[in-house]
Amino acid sequence: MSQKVTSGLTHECGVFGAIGTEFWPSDVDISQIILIGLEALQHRGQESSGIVTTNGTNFNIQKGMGLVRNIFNNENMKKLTGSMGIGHTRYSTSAASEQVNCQPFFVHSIHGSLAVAHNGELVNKNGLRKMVLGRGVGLSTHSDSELITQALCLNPPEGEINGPNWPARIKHLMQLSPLSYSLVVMLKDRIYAVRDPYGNRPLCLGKILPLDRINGFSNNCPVEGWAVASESCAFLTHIKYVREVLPGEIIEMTKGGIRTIDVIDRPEGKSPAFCIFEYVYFARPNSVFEGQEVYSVRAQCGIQLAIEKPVSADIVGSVPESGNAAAHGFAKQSNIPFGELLTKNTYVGRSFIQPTNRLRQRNVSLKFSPIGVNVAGKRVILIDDSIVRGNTIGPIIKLLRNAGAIEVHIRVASPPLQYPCYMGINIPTKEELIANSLDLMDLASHIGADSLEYLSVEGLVKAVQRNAKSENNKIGHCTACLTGNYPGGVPCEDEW
Ligand SMILES: O=P(O)(O)OC[C@H]1O[C@H](OP(=O)(O)OP(=O)(O)O)[C@H](O)[C@@H]1O
Ligand SMILES: NC(=O)CC[C@H](N)C(=O)O
Ligand code: SF4
Ligand SMILES: [Mg+2]
Repeated sequence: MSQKVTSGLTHECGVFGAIGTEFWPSDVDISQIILIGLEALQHRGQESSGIVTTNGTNFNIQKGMGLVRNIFNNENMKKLTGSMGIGHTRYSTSAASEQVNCQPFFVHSIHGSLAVAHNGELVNKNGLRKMVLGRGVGLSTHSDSELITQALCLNPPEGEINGPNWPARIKHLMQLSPLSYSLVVMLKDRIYAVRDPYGNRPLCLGKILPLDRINGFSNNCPVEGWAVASESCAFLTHIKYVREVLPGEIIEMTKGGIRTIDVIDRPEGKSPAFCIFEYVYFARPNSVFEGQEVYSVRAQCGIQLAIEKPVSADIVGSVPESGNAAAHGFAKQSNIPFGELLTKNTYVGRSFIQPTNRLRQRNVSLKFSPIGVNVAGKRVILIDDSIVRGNTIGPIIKLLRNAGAIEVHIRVASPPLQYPCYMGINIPTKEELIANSLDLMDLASHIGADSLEYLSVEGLVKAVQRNAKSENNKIGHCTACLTGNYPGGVPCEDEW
């Protein structure tokens, strides 16, 4: 066991849960639904993955290091039987990228077995760790997700008269630690879907429909089961998106259906704080948050960027993938044609979420090649969603110049990243963020750009909140890595 030593802006995890309703054993192929869901959430974590299923008595577990498709095969999938299950795809934040930290975590408690999958990071994990250890619990890793699992095994302060009170345990955890998590917690007969009171990490709910109803969905359509996922892009085949889990909401999913157990409040005066970087970079463009597709928000960021920081050129292109939508928006607003400037090797994964800088740099050089016909002799505007360490943009500018670009203007569809994230995205030190070591002019010349401009914080918030809706009309976003305003205050060194 070791603590995570590398740092840098990477990703988050993906969580998924599914349960068959009415009759158990369920006709729904639960483990396949989870597998497909995890593959669709692969962009949220590439390091390890796992599935736990149960038929109400035995729990079946399969976890491993690597991509989802490399861990699960026909053989081990056959063992993942059961009428419900949860899954996880991990990008490490709080403990090393090792087998021992793979999720879901699974433990036996006095009241039966418990499996937990977690996306996020507890801002007060050190304090909570001391508290849990102080209650006589042994922990086997540095993972804050194991800590959550063990904290759920503790009796709530009010005690339990008639057997375990899992909702009270979950509420107790939420009071002990308000940020940041989306959780799926599975017991032998139910799954709890839990989103932290700030709604910092995404989580949404879907209905599993009969296969013959895929095209003929109506609100009265019979339901074969329920699913929860970090992003709606994980609802493929016959799962219909229903809604987001509300900030602070605890949903209980059983074979009888679903019900909201409680919605836990934020501290007085605090607004919701959904991670704005989900829109900028993390999420798949077809996922829906707050009633809007991520793609449309990214395109709006590009429009806003063209309004704020116009420049004359012959062609607008993007750094694929997350920069694509903003580039289309920028091109449209500035009346300059969009063209592909780079082709991406699709066999190379996301660079930003690699666990070490060496891997991230290797990724970048393998990943992009210029498209000569769109670049040679042109003044190009290149749009990326973000600059973090600067690993990506500099080498790409060199590629474009070598391919004959006569001017390269960089426009970034988010503001400079200047502050660490303590909530599940690996932005740990100010020093690593290139916007903190070089000012705009110096950074432009460092990366070899003719000009470099960013979207403003106000412009980003405007693009995100323009069409955002929520069930309870409360909208609010975390912008801490851009502004230093942390939704739950700045955790002290000892706490984080
Ligand atoms: O400044 P840097 O430290 O290089 O990080 C920023 C880059 O990393 C991300 O891309 P990534 O390759 O992770 O994913 P993508 O293919 O979805 O854009 C992001 O979209 C930027 O391109
Ligand atoms: N990226 C995440 O959400 C990580 C979850 C958890 N903190 C871990 O490191 O496993
Ligand atoms: S600090 Fe940035 S990356 Fe972290 S939760 Fe807030 S907006 Fe997201
Ligand atoms: Mg990128």
